[in-house]
Amino acid sequence: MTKVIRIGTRDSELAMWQARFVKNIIEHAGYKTEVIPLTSDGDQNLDQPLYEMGITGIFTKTLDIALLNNKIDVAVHSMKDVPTVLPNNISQGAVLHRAASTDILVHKGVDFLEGEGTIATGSLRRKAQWLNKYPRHQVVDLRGNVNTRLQKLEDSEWNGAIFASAGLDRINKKPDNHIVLDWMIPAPAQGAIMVVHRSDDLESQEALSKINHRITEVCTHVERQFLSVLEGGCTAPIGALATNNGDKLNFVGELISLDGKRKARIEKQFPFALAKDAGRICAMKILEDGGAELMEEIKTAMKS
Ligand SMILES: NCc1[nH]cc(CCC(=O)O)c1CC(=O)O
Repeated sequence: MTKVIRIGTRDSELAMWQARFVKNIIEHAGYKTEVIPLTSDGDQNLDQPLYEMGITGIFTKTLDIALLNNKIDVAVHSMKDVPTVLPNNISQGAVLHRAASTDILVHKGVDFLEGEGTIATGSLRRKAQWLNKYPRHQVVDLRGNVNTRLQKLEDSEWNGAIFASAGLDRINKKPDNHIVLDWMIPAPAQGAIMVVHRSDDLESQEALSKINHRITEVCTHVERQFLSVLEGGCTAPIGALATNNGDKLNFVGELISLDGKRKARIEKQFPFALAKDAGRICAMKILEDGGAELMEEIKTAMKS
């Protein structure tokens, strides 16, 4: 008899939804599973912007520890929250078919867009891209899980706040009053769910290999490789999206100054079969084309 696979998750509504989703798919592949919710430090630590805490894996730390202590067998993460370098003895086992990768603006009316207004987000990437497109707007900080952020928006005077479309879809809380920000380049791996396991746990590894979605795995690999070459340990505003189109892979990546005033962008197509190094190639190209100076500027601005 095979063991029951213990699926570890954070206990936010979104994380629980994702864990149950993974549970269903693994059980469909013929395994027994159990969901184990764990309280996460990430959601509790709200008195400082995430990017100022300088911590890698703030959302993943609790599950990493539980996995390495053999309290759980696999851990389910929003892939965009997973640092590009995994901890020792933890391996990527599966990436699920990606849902929407887009960002959306939940708003109280869109008349402000062409004039002045205030929107809220805790993400440097969203802030920088927003200010680049709407230089007359103010962007204020907003943190907390998806439910908290929706509530804070409602209780505020802000015109809107930015969310990942997939997150609101999953917990069935996407308000009618939203617009899709199709011009905004998402965070690397946004909308994708990653499942990790202890590297030496071959049984879990095999189970996860059966639920992996190859195209999403390849696209998110390209996006995360682009990020890892550029960021060099700092949480800079970087957007990246790879999409599959027949035997091609389309990539768009962007690096943008904190105030939104300067950006470096790359758009490039690769044969899908050559995706392995595509992220690195695009990162090197953007660095050559003025991205290196911009990256220095961003790093300096983040220190001050
Ligand atoms: N940083 C928090 C986070 N991590 C994953 C999602 C949503 C789901 C996803 O992007 O895969 C969210 C919420 C948001 O960005 O609005």
